[in-house]
Amino acid sequence: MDDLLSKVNSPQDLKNLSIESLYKLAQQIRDEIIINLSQTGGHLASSLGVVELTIALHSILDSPKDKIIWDVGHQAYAHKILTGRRADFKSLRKLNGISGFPKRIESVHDQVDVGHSSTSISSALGIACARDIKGDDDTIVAVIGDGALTAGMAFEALNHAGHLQKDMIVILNDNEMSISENVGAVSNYLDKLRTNPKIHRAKKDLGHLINAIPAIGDHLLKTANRVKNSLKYLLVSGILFEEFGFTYLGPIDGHNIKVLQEHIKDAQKIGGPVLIHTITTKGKGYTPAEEEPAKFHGVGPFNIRTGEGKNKKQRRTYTNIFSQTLIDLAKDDSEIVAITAAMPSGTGLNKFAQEFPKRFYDVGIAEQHAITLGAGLALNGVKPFVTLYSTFLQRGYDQVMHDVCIQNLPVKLAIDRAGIVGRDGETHQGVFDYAFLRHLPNMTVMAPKDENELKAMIKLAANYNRPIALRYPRGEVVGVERVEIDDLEIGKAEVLCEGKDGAILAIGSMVYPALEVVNDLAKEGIDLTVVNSRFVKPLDQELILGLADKYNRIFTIEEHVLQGGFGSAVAELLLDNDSSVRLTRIGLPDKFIEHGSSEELLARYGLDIEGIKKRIKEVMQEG
Ligand SMILES: Cc1ncc(C[n+]2csc(CCOP(=O)(O)OP(=O)(O)O)c2C)c(N)n1
Ligand SMILES: CC(=O)[C@@H](O)[C@H](O)COP(=O)(O)O
Ligand SMILES: [Mg+2]
Repeated sequence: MDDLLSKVNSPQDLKNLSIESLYKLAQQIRDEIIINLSQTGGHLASSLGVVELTIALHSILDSPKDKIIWDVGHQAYAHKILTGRRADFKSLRKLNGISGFPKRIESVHDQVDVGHSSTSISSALGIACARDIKGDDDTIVAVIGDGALTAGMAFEALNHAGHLQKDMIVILNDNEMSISENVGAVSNYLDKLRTNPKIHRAKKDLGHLINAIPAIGDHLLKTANRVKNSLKYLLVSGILFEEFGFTYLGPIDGHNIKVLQEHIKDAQKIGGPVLIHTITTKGKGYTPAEEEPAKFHGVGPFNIRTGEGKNKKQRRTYTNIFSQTLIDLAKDDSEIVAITAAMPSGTGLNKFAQEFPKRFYDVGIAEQHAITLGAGLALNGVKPFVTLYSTFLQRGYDQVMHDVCIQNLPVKLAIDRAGIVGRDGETHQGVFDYAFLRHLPNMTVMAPKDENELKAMIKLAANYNRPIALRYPRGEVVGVERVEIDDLEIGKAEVLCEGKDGAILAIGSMVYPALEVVNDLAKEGIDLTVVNSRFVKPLDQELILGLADKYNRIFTIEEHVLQGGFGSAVAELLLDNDSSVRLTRIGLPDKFIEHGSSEELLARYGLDIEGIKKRIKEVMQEG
């Protein structure tokens, strides 16, 4: 087959290709994505679903003058390939390689840095407003999925865009899937639009109408198109997007390049805010992904023929332990309920949902609502575990403060993917939660060192009558003998070993590395105490101040930014008590942490064994 892919190095190269060639190109892009991701892993199914849409957009628009804004950005692999990054694709999500998401520093064709969902319409509207202020004429397009459309933020933007009536295009990529099946009234509504026979009839009638209209001048065309579209929806009342002030076009086949091209051109002509509803298949063109789009949403390296992951080892993850422990507790406690915001499998709550369907809520991509829903449940006497990734909990800061903490409600925040998450990079590292939770009055914040402690903390949280948060990392638990912990007490730390030269206060994932470091340093004559701090708030003040009296050096270690984190909490305590102990805080610097494997990133930022050892030795040798 003609190797089109090597001839396409920028969107301009698409302009002269025939429709047949564009379809061939689509096939070659799919193969390229599948072959590469079978080695690197990444977001496969979403990217396969928008190959034709990406080609259609780049063949009609003039990027980067015209601007395409990808929501979440996990589906932008075809866009990356078409915008000159094919050669770099092998380095996808690797340390120093290209990002899995659009990044402005990577390409002039990446208009916005993304990773969190439902921001595209707001960004596009802002860019459109700026265009009008400057007197430019670029076409601005937001591409948003049906999952991303479940978030309040997307509706806030639709509301405003409909009001402002700026020229902009929203492409709704409807594949009936979020990561798992899409949920909620919006999803049901899209289902109705997809299947409404009246719309399909009206579209046909409109086709005849358009053809019957004689040729008219350009200045009249916009108005005529608007009138025609309004006419169409007189036949089908109550199209939500029309009520919001958008012209609604669709639903159309999102794998038909010609139809897509025509609709994009139509939307440009119509003017004002236009929403094109495209129907696509998540995982399109790769049977295993089409059959199991949730499994192929995000994958590690896999065997292309079978679709099986290459790493078949069953892992005991923090997520699995959390999920099983919550199920075990819920069997004996009918007041326990669980909430996820569109991440049932990522948080392990899919298993809870199977056991207790009536005590489980998937709210869609709606973290803010998830938290306040939890507050409502707590107000009426049940025990909600609001289970979110650390990075997505950031969305709900005010809800934690206003709806949970001020009212001192027993909402339990189960914070998964806390710390470095690895390949998703800057937007997804969960390294800010201690800082934005520990300053909230009434809040308790804890982090387990291993699976035994995780279980004990879940039990503690279930029975605690005030706001409480526990954060645990992505990935495998530390292999330990399984024992029941019965001495877990709010605000009490655990001394793991005692030395004479100083003390390390470690928290969560950094406790075992601290122990390993101390064992190594003992061989070099440095003898340190190790404390498993367990709580960031409240701190074990008595213990810490006692250590500060006893030693002249204290170290804190955390998988979190130093600014406002655990070490900062210890520093405040020492300062407030006029301590003269020398405190060294070890953690992540004041920067957004890039993508790479977790091990590589921990090493890069001095949080691996060697890095921690080096830092401690430097300080100890300073005398
Ligand atoms: C605020 C936020 N919450 C959760 C996620 C995790 N997440 C990434 S993609 C996705 C599903 C998006 O579904 P959709 O927009 O329909 O895109 P599709 O993958 O179906 O193409 C979710 C929940 C996120 N990126 N941002
Ligand atoms: C794009 C996105 O936000 C999710 O797909 C995320 O990448 C999932 O992360 P995990 O792989 O840690 O579940
Ligand atoms: Mg979707």
